Amino acid sequence: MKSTMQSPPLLISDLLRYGTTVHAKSTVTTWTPDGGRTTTYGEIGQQAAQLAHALRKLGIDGDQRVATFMWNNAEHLVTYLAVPSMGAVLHALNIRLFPEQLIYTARHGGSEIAIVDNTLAEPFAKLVEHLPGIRHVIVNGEVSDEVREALGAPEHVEQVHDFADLIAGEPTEFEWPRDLDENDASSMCYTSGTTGNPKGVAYSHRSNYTHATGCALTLQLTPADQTLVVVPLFHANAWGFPYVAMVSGNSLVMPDRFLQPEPLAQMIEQLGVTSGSGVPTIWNGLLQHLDANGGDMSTCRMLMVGGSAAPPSLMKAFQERYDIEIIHGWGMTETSPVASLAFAPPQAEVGSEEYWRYRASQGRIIAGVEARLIGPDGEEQPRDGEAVGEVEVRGPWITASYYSNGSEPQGELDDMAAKFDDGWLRTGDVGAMTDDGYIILTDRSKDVIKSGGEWISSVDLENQIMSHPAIAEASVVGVPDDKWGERPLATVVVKEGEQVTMEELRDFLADKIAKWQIPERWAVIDEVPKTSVGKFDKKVLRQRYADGDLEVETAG
Ligand SMILES: Nc1ncnc2c1ncn2[C@@H]1O[C@H](COP(=O)(O)OP(=O)(O)OP(=O)(O)O)[C@@H](O)[C@H]1O
Repeated sequence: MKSTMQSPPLLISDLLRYGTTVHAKSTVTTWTPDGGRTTTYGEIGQQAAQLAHALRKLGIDGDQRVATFMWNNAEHLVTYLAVPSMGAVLHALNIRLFPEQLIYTARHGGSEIAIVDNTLAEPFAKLVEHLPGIRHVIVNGEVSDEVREALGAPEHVEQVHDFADLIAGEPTEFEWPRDLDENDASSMCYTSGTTGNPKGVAYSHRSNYTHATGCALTLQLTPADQTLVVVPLFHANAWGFPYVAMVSGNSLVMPDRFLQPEPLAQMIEQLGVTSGSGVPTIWNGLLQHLDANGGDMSTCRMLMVGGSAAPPSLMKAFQERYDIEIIHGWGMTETSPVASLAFAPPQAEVGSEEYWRYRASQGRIIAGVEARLIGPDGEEQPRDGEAVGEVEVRGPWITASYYSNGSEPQGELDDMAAKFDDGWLRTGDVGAMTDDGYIILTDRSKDVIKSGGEWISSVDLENQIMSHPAIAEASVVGVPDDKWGERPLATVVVKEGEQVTMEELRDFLADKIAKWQIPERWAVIDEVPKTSVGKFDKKVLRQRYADGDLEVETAG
């Protein structure tokens, strides 16, 4: 029988309309050391309308791209809502990419207008000369005449505008178009380039909408929440937080450029933050700051972590010392990005060991996403928590192809096409699944250490080493070995004031992992190199080892 339900398109403008009316009193606070500024969702809705009118006047009346070069702040949220709602496509540029990657992604994205924070105007002035498509630059905040001149210097830039002046006086309501196709692009985002060149993903209205409702349902945030959004709006679709907030009505705390542990602790204390989102290195930094300096974290109940594997020692430390649940999430730019979240059954019900197995896992697949495990022989693996394979996913917010304008370097198009398997996305992440939908990742397929025909999980080794009290960070990479093909090299950062020897660390691992997996090569380093978004940059470590640029101690 054919359905007779209505089927209006699922559009970002619906989320905007809902959030800014039903949750009109919820707030966005953009933090600054001198107090910051607070805007209500109602005002955000009015500003989004004003921005849409202003962009129309600058010629945005179809699916043109509008780029942002901004921190997490209220104006960035306004842009996140306004640009897709008017039918255009938002491209939040990842300000942390290396310059050549930034130019590549910005040109590839093809934006005509760029909205830029004043604190980022100088670096953008250097970038804009390489972006011949940009016709207008809109600056959020004041800049010196010199910087304004530099922004407008390239011939292709017709005008440099001031964000506040541009929208002032525009009507505070906008007729958001309803005749858009829900499958049209609403925003685009590039991967972090951890394993190669950043790849472009185009999100549709439908993918963002369904992702937001799926995540909102699982996260269960409410208007009573103050959510600290550390994850940048320019990376991995901001984990969907701008759109989840429109559904859930949770107030947002935006840290702008103040991402160091001390200001983050202050935001939590001063603004009564209840929940937050960030990569493991952010929360690790906060933990070390709190342990050294103390702090009142009593309002905070949950911090979401993802982007790379969060060590269980980090989760336990927050829970035991600050009564904060660290919720592990997994996903990729290609999955909008959240695909699973590690909420666990109550500890009293399942016992401590089982509870921590759930919590340390990458979480349970969110309703709407399907996942399967494919073994090395191409066969689907059982979901018994043991059998290992590559995770493949599909669903309404999983991308079906990369954004391509045909300009990818030779060979990359084939590489990108290989990520799709008859409607499923090959994630490149290797692990097991339980019968009740939890994913337990052991590694990225490119980081698994293949030693004498057996696989060693670099993440497992890192987590075990990082549970040693003297270790601040550890990263493990596979390095060539004459006998075994590949062996693990453990690079460790020792906590300030602590001392530990390689033998002590090897002894520490002895009852935690199989003997043959214990690394014999160790190097103490000052800091684990990180990618633009704070992930351990294993490419750099492998290169430093190959160049003989690490002081390696070898056991036995
Ligand atoms: N909770 C997690 N545990 C382990 N790994 C994670 C987790 N969350 C994300 N990841 C890793 O991050 C990847 C997605 O990251 P992202 O989309 O930022 O790009 P990238 O994969 O780092 O870059 P590129 O695709 O350009 O190499 C996942 O495929 C996975 O390997």
